[in-house]
Amino acid sequence: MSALLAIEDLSVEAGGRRLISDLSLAIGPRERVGLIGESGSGKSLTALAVSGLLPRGLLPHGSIRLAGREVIGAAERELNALRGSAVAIVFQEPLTALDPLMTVGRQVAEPLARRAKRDGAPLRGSALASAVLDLLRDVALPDPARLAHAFPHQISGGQRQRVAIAMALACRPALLIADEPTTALDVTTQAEILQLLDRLASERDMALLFIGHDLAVVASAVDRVVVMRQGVAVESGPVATVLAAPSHDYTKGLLQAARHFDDAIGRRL
Ligand SMILES: Nc1ncnc2c1ncn2[C@@H]1O[C@H](COP(=O)(O)OP(=O)(O)OP(=O)(O)O)[C@@H](O)[C@H]1O
Repeated sequence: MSALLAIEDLSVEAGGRRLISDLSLAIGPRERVGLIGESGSGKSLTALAVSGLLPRGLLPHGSIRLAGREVIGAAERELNALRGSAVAIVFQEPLTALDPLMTVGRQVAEPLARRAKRDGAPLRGSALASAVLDLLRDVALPDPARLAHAFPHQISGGQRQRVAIAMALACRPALLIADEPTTALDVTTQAEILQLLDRLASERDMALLFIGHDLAVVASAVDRVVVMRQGVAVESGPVATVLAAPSHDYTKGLLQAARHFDDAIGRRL
């Protein structure tokens, strides 16, 4: 099976400081992989590097092949095409993705229309409006017709994250990167968003790179995990194996911390 995403010996440097070192990671079509680590371990930078969105001044080395195309060194035009079809990201804070001055419907319509145009079957007028409502329904938003006319500040945090997910899905990515998509939400809403991502990934044959620091949350969403510490992948393997028999002390520490937390709130890992 050829990889949808193949990261090989990725390093990211800023001013001579190495933020990611020699990271290799492959994701096949429809595969679900979790990237775990504490704050500052390099998870978000990995996601940004994969989508060609690293901030200015951060220099990537190595290779990132996405749907067979090299991302590192690619021209902006090529990256835009990849972001429109191969990969989309959902961020921790949905407001990052949403324009506060635009209705939910218009924001979802834009990527839908772009993707349709690229596919040679442009969507306009009532066909576009009905595609927007279908997508809002697909992410289980209540009363899509009313919600399409709302502005981001008029809906809840969980609903905003569903809208951000709808926007990401609008370009029908082969790989969805979810960068701590539930961290800013309450526990019940977290569980609902996880179930939603799980359903959408299955229904749409999408691969998932799920990023998080909470081992219990990540483990429930993926088949395989990669554990990162200070920019280095220290351990990787099937979820069950890593949870049952972590080989690295850092992973053992993460597991222990998660168990203490779960015991405190009555949840079991
Ligand atoms: N624009 C930047 N310039 C310089 N250093 C940066 C920049 N962005 C991130 N870093 C550094 O890179 C390292 C990795 O950051 P990254 O955001 O990938 O961590 P993370 O694991 O996603 O953390 P969190 O869980 O808090 O989001 C950190 O040490 C961070 O300070």
